[in-house]
Amino acid sequence: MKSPLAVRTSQIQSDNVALRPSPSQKHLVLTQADADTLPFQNGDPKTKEAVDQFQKALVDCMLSYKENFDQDILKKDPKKLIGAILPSQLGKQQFKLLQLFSPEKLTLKNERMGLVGHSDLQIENKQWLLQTHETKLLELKKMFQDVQVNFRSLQTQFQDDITKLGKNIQEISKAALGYNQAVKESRNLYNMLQELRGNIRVFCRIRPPLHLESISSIEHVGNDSSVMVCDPVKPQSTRKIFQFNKVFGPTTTQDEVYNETQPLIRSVMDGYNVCIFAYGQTGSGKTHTTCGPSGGLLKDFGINYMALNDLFNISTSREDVKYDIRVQMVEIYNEQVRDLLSEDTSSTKLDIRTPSNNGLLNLPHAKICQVQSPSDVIDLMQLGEKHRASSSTAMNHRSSRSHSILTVLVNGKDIAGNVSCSSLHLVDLAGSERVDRSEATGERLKEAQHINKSLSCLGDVISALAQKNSHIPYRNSKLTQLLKSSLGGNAKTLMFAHISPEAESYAEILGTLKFAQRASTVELGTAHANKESSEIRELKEQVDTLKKALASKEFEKTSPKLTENAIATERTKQVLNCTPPRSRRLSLENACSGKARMPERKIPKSPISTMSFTRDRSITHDKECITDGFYHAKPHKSLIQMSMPSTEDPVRDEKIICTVDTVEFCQLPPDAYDRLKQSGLNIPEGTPHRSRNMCTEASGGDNPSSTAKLEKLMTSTAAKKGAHLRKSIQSGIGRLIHGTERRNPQNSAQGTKIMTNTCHDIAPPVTADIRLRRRQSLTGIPPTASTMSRRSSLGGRLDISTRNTQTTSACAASMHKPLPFSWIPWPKQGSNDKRGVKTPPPVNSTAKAKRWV
Ligand SMILES: Nc1ncnc2c1ncn2[C@@H]1O[C@H](COP(=O)(O)OP(=O)(O)OP(=O)(O)O)[C@@H](O)[C@H]1O
Repeated sequence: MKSPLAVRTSQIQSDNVALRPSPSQKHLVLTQADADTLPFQNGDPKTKEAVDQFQKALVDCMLSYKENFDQDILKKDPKKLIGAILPSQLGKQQFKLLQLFSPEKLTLKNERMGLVGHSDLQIENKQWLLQTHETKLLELKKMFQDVQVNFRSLQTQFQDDITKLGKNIQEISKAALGYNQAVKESRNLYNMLQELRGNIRVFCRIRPPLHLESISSIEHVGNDSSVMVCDPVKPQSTRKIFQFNKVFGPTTTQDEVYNETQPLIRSVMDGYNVCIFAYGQTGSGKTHTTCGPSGGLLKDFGINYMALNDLFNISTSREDVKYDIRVQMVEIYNEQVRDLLSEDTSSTKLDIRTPSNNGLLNLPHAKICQVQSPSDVIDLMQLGEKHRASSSTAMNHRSSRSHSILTVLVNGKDIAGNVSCSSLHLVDLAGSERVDRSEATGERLKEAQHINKSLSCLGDVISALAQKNSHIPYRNSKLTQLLKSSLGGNAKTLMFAHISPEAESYAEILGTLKFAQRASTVELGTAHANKESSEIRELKEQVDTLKKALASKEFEKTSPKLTENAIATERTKQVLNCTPPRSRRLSLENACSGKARMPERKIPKSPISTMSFTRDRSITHDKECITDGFYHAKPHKSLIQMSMPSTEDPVRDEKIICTVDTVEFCQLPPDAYDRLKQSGLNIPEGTPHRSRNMCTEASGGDNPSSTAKLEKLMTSTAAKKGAHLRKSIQSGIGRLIHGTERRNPQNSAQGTKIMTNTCHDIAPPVTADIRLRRRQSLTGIPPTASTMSRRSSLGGRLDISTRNTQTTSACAASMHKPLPFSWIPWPKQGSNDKRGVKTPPPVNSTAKAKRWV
């Protein structure tokens, strides 16, 4: 290297290595001079770095200026060299140097280096440092000012941003509020719509896979409450999407499920009847949802317990209402209803009765336990679960072998006297199972068959309801009989459709989902609360009392006329005796069809003639006569049947049967019809009097008890408020034949009651015909000639087309004598008179009837 600096550097290095510096080199060897004192020697890496950089800068500088340096300068006075290059080369490093070589250090250094006395150098250094400091200070000041300006502008900007952000947040929150409100409103509207339509709500719950490695059939669970399934065995097959009111994925907790169910359960406290039932294949998690994981309520409670707990919470929070909560728990095991709260379950087989008490209870003999707290509920549920039939199958180690129904009855009364009564049915159905998969044999097989049969009946009912069939086959199983009020009444109904995700259950998954989807289309009609205000109750009682009073007063007024009327009865009787029976009977038939034409003969005008009281043939044959418009008949336990041949409204062409113990026809006053009407019998105004037929099997002679009996008739009919006067004989008999049931359980219940009462004393001979016709319709074998001849001899010949418009009186007559074949109500062609599974429709009924006739 030609550069003297290089030479010097190498010298310095070699000297450092040799540790034998010559006196002439002593001033230059800064490193050596500072060896003891320099901070980096003490292990400060920053200082070391700064010194290194300084050395490097020095060397660089020397190298860059090497051409201009006089080589002698270096030899003569190396200090000058450093003094010359330092100010120009400090540049970037000066700051570090300043830190490293503070004035004190520099002085100290100079002293050490034997530079003391070199005052000019010191001054120079100090001046330089001062200048540097000043420059720095100025720079810093400028920087500070800049920073201040920047800071202020940033501050302003920040404030602007904050204001803007605030505004945005306000807008967003407004929008969010609006959105939430819109969502809430739409949900409310949707719920209202659902409520108005009374749809069965359906929630679907997917059980987590029991084995992690198993392939799932559930492809996707959407946020829009939809579930997509695919057959894993055939991945190319089309995906199927089902949508429900809610779909719970495998990770959903019991609480989440209950939160969605809670509003429905809470409405029980407002007087609504609610039914929640869990449906699904065996092992799909029904018991898990309803009772909890172990079925024994030990942990992770099911919705049954949570519901009851909630009911208690509400009852304590509503201080102005006093609630009475009672619990009933039954199971349907092998088509037998058993009480689960009774200690001896095997001996307590229960009968299902027509719902009484507002349709809430149809197992009157089942044990009902009053519960005061959730702990009472736990005790009862544990008892019920203990008694419930369950056993191990290949599909589920703790499979429920029965349908369990937990019924909670809630009666509330507030301080104003308003009362409400409602029921909550929590149903855990037994799971449908394929016996080949569940490997059921013996008793298990029998159970499985019963379970599958009752579930299939439930499916039939759901289908019939979904299709709005006129006939709903509730009677086909105990399960549907018990669920009747929930499926077809005024209840709010929720169904949990459970599915197992495993690939091998794909067929069952599809079955369950399809069933659930069909159930979701069932419209039950608006659910209404079973509430009655105290005023309404009082008013109802008042109306009843007034009606009774009015009826008795009216009767008192008319009783003096009875003697007078007796003469009129006698006269009418005589006239009737002269009339050929056949034509009279036909006239009755016509009257019922709304085209009433009295026979072309003059009957003495009597008050009774306006009522068209009519007797049937059997009465006529008794040689009883009508004088003065009244029959004189033998005392006889009888029926009074009033018909309303409604020509305008065929639907209202219903049976009207007032069941009264005994009424002597002869004692009915001429204005009895009007009074009956006033007293509550709802008789169409437009119907001519002569077409209204009152038929009675009357008794003769004046009977002193008749007044009381008539009063009884008046009061009983008034008390019944004419509620049952809208049923015609035809539809009644039709129902008797077809077993048709209406959706309104009260109607059907009443209908049954009436028929039972009616047939109590005299079994209607029509039963034989019905039985024969049923048998014929089932077997397809036409009746024998003898039967046919007997039948045709009993009744006259009548056109088939007129069968559905028979008079009530004709039907009423049929209750007392064998009904002519042609009088049996015949389903109209093309009518949608659907029959149940147990009563299939007759094949070619019209043709056969013609043949028979
Ligand atoms: N959501 C769930 N989370 C965790 N485990 C579940 C869930 N659902 C069901 N299981 C488990 O699956 C098994 C079967 O469930 P469960 O007994 O409730 O079925 P099931 O539908 O009532 O059957 P069955 O009709 O045969 O009585 C139980 O071991 C249960 O703990």
